[in-house]
Formats: sequence, structure tokens, C-alpha cells
Amino acid sequence: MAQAKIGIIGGSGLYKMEALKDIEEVKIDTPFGSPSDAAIVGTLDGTPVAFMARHGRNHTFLPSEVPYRANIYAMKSLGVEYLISASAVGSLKTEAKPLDMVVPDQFIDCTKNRVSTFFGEGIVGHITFGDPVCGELAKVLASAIESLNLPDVNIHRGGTYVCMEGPAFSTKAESNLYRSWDATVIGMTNLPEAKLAREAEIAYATLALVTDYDCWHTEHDSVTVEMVIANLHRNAENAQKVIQETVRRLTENPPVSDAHSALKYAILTRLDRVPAATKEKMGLLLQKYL
Ligand SMILES: CSC[C@H]1O[C@H](OP(=O)(O)O)[C@H](O)[C@@H]1O
Ligand SMILES: Nc1ncnc2[nH]cnc12
Repeated sequence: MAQAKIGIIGGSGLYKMEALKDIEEVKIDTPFGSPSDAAIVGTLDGTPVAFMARHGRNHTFLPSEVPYRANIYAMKSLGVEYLISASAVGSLKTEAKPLDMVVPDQFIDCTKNRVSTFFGEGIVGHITFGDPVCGELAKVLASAIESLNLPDVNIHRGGTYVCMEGPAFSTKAESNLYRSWDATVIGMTNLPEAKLAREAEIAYATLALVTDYDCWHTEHDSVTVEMVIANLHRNAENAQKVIQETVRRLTENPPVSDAHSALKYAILTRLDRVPAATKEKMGLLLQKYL
């Protein structure tokens, strides 16, 4: 199978990466079901990169339906060690304007109905998640954005991403509650992905593309899908430039990440007591430890 150390998950409005060359569609079946779509593996300035459309190329999966486990497992099986999630978000702060880019360093889990672990079925593990994104990867991403000096785009290093269940957008009371928590942006997808990436020992960071002011801002209309997609289209070229520059920097200088050894002290179950079927299912994730 094609291999790539760098993976990109594209969210709403980001269904392909124009700059990828020599592309190959890789259909991957996983013990956790089928991913959202085939992975597209190609090269960016010579570096192999794997791309996956989070909601499928035709946007057919709700945030609650995205097969997060299969997507992350698929990335792992392609050899991905650094994963960048490009995602649309609503802003919860005046200073994070539509078209700005945020590289969050924290998440708050307001999901209700997500499977966000590979563990279970006879194997118990608890990853450390105090710092839910890889600080080193986030640094490379933020520096790449800054270096591009994109007109009309401000970059916000750090900030908290609230992950809500959806699919309906928030009420004003909810939006103001998240603001009272000092959260920066809101979306519906990144938290389960970040947890699973950590369990898969993949360094994960989010490129959050601000598309709207959710529904709290008295001088802006409440978020609509039309608004999100229109602003994403305005920003898609910038997002691709950021990804290209980030890939260039990662290729030149791949950072050491704690995420790459996240399972070292996480597993409680003696591995010789793990049921054979579970060991097989999790084999790719556990292979270093078996
Ligand atoms: C189209 S608006 C709501 C939708 O957009 C975001 O998607 P993603 O995180 O995949 O970019 C948000 O999380 C919702 O899924
Ligand atoms: N306001 C919002 N709430 C949740 N997810 C979003 N994605 C983009 N804008 C959003």
C-alpha cells in the first residue's frame, strides 16, 4: 500500500487538495469499518501526503456519523505520523474574525453520542490528554501560517475548541455559555479525532478556519451553512497554501512528538490477557508493545 508520514483530514468544504500530484486513490478496509472515503495519496512538492475527506467527498456523513475510528486507523495504516485537521469553525470571540485561522491548544467535549476510543473488548487503556493537540506540530502549523503573511487573515496561536454534537447549530444561550467558558471557536468534529489520533500515536493538530460568529454576535447574522461554505471558499486557497508550507517545514524538520509514544504507559490490561480477537483488531496500534 502507498505510504505517507503526513496526513490531512479535510472538513466541510475541503473535499480535495488541488496541489496534490501523482495521486492514487487507496480504498482501505479497517477492523473498525470503512473510512469516510478512499484516501488520496499523492505528493506535495515531492513529499508523500495522504488526504481524507472527513465527511466523504460528497459530504454524506453527519458529524455524529463520521467513522472517526476507521479514518484514523486508515491514516495509521498508511504510515501517517503527523495529522493535520483542516476544519470550519464558528468564532466565539470578537477578535477571531471570519477568514482568520486559529490553531487551538485545548478542546472541550460537548459531544453526546460518539465512540472516541479504540479500547474496549478486553483491553483497557487511558491516554494522557491534558494537552490534546501535539504542541510541536501546532507550532510548525502556526509558524507556517505566520510566514505566509496572508492578507486579511489573522492567526491566533492557541485557544479552546468546543466540540458540540450537532448537527443543528447552537442556541444563543449555549453560544453565550461557551463564551463564558472563555472558549475561542466551536465545531462538531475535532475532539473524537484528536483522542483517536492520540491513541493511534499520531501527532494531531487543527487548522481551524473561522467561517462565522456562530449566533451570539449582535452585529452579525447567525451562522448558516451558506455562510460557512461561502467563507470557506474565500479561504480555500489560503488553507491549501498553509498546508503546503506546513508539509514543507515538516519534511525539512520533522518534530519529535510525545504523541508518538502515547501508549507507553496507557495500557492497564496485561497484554497476554487480551482476547486474541481484540489483539488482532488492535494489532496495528499495539504492534510496538506486543
Ligand atoms: C457546514 S457547517 C457545520 C459543519 O462544519 C464543520 O465541519 P468540519 O469540522 O468537518 O470542518 C463542523 O464541525 C460541522 O460538521
Ligand atoms: N458556528 C458553528 N458551530 C458549529 N460548527 C461550525 N462549523 C462552522 N461554524 C460552526
